[in-house]
Parts: sequence; C-alpha cells; structure tokens
Amino acid sequence: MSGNYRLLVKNAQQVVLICSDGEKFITKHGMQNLCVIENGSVVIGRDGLIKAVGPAETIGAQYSGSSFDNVIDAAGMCVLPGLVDAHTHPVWAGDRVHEFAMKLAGATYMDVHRAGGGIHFTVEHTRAAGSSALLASLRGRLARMQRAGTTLVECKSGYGLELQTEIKMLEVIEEAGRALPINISSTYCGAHAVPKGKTVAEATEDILQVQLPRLKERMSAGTLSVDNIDVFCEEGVFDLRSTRSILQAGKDMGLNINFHGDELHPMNSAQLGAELGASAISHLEEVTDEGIAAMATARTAAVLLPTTAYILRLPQPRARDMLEAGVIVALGSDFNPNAYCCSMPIVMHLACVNMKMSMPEALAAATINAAYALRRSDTHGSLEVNKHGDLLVLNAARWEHLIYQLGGHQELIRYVVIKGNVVVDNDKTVDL
Ligand SMILES: N=CN[C@@H](CCC(=O)O)C(=O)O
Ligand SMILES: [Zn+2]
Repeated sequence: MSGNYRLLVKNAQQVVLICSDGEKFITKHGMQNLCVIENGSVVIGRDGLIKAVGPAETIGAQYSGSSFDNVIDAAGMCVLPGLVDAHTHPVWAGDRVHEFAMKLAGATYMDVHRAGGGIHFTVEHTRAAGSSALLASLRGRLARMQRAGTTLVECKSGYGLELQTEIKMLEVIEEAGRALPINISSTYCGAHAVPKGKTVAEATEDILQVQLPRLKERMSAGTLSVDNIDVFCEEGVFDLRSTRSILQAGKDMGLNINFHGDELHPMNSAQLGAELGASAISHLEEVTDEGIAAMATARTAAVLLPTTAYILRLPQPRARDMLEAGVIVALGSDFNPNAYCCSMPIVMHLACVNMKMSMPEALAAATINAAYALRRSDTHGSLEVNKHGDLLVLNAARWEHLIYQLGGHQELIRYVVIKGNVVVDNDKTVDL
C-alpha cells in the first residue's frame, strides 16, 4: 500500500487492542480475555484515525511503499489504548489540604460537608475565581492526567450551584477542550450540593426553572456544548425524587444521564438510573443486590472510584459482585479537592488490590468500558481500525507493568499519542 500517514508504531512486543470486533463494552469473559497481539504494529492516518493494527510482519509488508510523518520503533515496548477517565471534578479554586488532615484525624466526609466545608468551601472559592485562573489550573491538571496516560476525560461543573458559576465552569471546560489535544466529555453538575441558604426543593426549582433552561438556550444556539447531566443523589444532598426530576429534565434536553449514586447510603439510585436509561452511575459503595441486577439489565455502566473509598475509608464498592452479575464496570479517578489523584494507573492498581479486580478487568474498565460510560466507545477505548489513534507506548515488555508499578509514570510511559500526534515524550529508559 502506498500513501502518506501520520504515524507508524512498529514492532511492539505487545499491542493491547482490548477488543477487536467493534464491541461497545465488554463484560465477564471479555474483560478477562483481552485481545493482545504479540509483536505488532499500528498505523495512524493524517486524519488521526487508526488505519491498521496487526502483526508487525503483515503491516510491514502492506505499508512498505508508504511514507510516515513519524515512526516509533517500539521494539521491546508495549502499546495500549489511551486511558479513559470516566469521572473527574477538575475545575475549581482553593485546595482542601487542611480537610485532609481533619479526615485523617477521624472526621467523615459528611461531618466536614455539614460544617460548611467540603464542596461548600470549594464553591465559595470557585465562585470568586475568574475564568482565566480556572482555565490555567484546569490546563495544568489535564496535562498531568495526560502525562499519566489519560487521553479522554470526563469533566464536571458543580462548584457553582448557581447559573453564573455553573456556566463559567462549563465554558472553561469547553475552552480547554478547544485548546488542548486531550478529549473531553463535559458534564453539567449543578446539583452537586444544596447551596447554603436553600432547601432541596428550592435548589431543585432553581435548576429546573433557571439553570437548565439557560443551558438549553446556549446549547441550541451552539454557544455551549455539554454532554452529560449529573446529580449527587445522597442523604442530606439530593433525594431520589429531586434527583429523578433533574435527570429527566436533562435527558429531555438530550443530555446523557451520568450521576453520583449509592455512595454513602443505599438510596436506590442504581434502580432509578436503570429506569431512566442512565449511561452511567458513579460510586455505588452502598448499592443493593436489586440495584446491581437493574444496572446489568439496563446496561448502565458502574463507574467505580477506588480513590474515594480509599481516602474516605469507605467500604469498597462490590466490584466482584457487579462483574459476576454482568454489569459494565468502568473506572474513574474522581479527581477533586477531596481526592487529589490525576493518575488512572494508580486507580487501576487500587481497583486490583482493594476491589479485587484482575489486571485485565481493570484495564478494560479504564478503556472501552469507561468510553462506553461516556457514550464514546464507537470512537475511543480500543485500538481498532477507524477509531481515534490515541495510544500509550510503555517502556516495558508486558503491559501489566502499567498497573503493577505504583507511581513513576514518567519512567514507565514513554509516549502518549492523541490522534497520531505525540503529546508526551518522556525521553528516558529504565531497566525492568
Ligand atoms: N460525592 C460527591 N462528589 C465528589 C466529591 C466532591 C468534593 O468533595 O468536592 C465525589 O465524587 O467524590
Ligand atoms: Zn464525583
């Protein structure tokens, strides 16, 4: 074959495709048996899409007459799809390092929240911050995620809790998406907490009558693009009734339902999400058996967040029960001022050690299934022809090093590639 292509990654010891048959998600057996090619190559075209992936010898012969803008010789290295982070809160001002000390001393998440800290602390600082400061810190956080291998990330608003700041946050997310190579799925999370001085009913009314209608106008006018709607469905935050009305209103506007549920108390959020056709529900530390069954049937993804359970010393989500029931399990970093983690490799490591997932299950959860949770698995989450050429090249002969090695991404991840462009090049080699 002749022609000009953007990138050839050749002779990799392993190329982890994840799946190879156009699957939108994988469960059970599929998660345990990832599709891996030994000694493989990948070709990415000038449009940033994968043109070929297969045995190095076959690709070498097929593309012998072609030219490439860039060639990576990946001999002795591994190639994997870019990681997908299905849950983050990356736009905020004012860190909460002081609260970490309180929590280490025994305060619970809700103790801090009820005392006016937690989300309320961040809301105060984020309302006061200008867009350019928020954008600058967001860019730094996204760059850090990218260096740790994330190429598609969900980003929530939710530290405004009123129209003006929620819109400001969504605009900042959109601007970052325009300016940076990393792919973003944007989520309106105006129901992240009940603002100080308001009741749940008043907050719900404001979202339904003020915030969502304005969002709809902006989306219809093409001046703001948002993908998902989120609510923190929790005792002392938004109850099931208000959650239902907000999610339904978002769905009616064309947003994908992707919300926080069953985290600290069993709320029957999983059943509600299944009934409403939610794309995903996050947390689920307190999900019931009925909730698990409902999610499996509705094909609603469970986005598990190992950093949160770890930092807050919560019971671990029942990953094994969900996996065995056939739920589509995905992972997210939950990056936020409570859980300051930008690294999906660390998230996968915690998922394996604390939630008893296997390494193939964790990688599937951080790629194809996380892409499914964001309704992007037709374009992301696996190395298949016509998907985006987003991949990692590891300084290791086996892909499992990405999960086995705790921290130290700069040494392990040699390249991060988005749409065939090298966006991270850690010019280092290490002895393994
Ligand atoms: N649980 C609700 N929201 C976040 C925490 C946000 C915060 O504490 O600022 C979460 O997913 O963990
Ligand atoms: Zn969250």
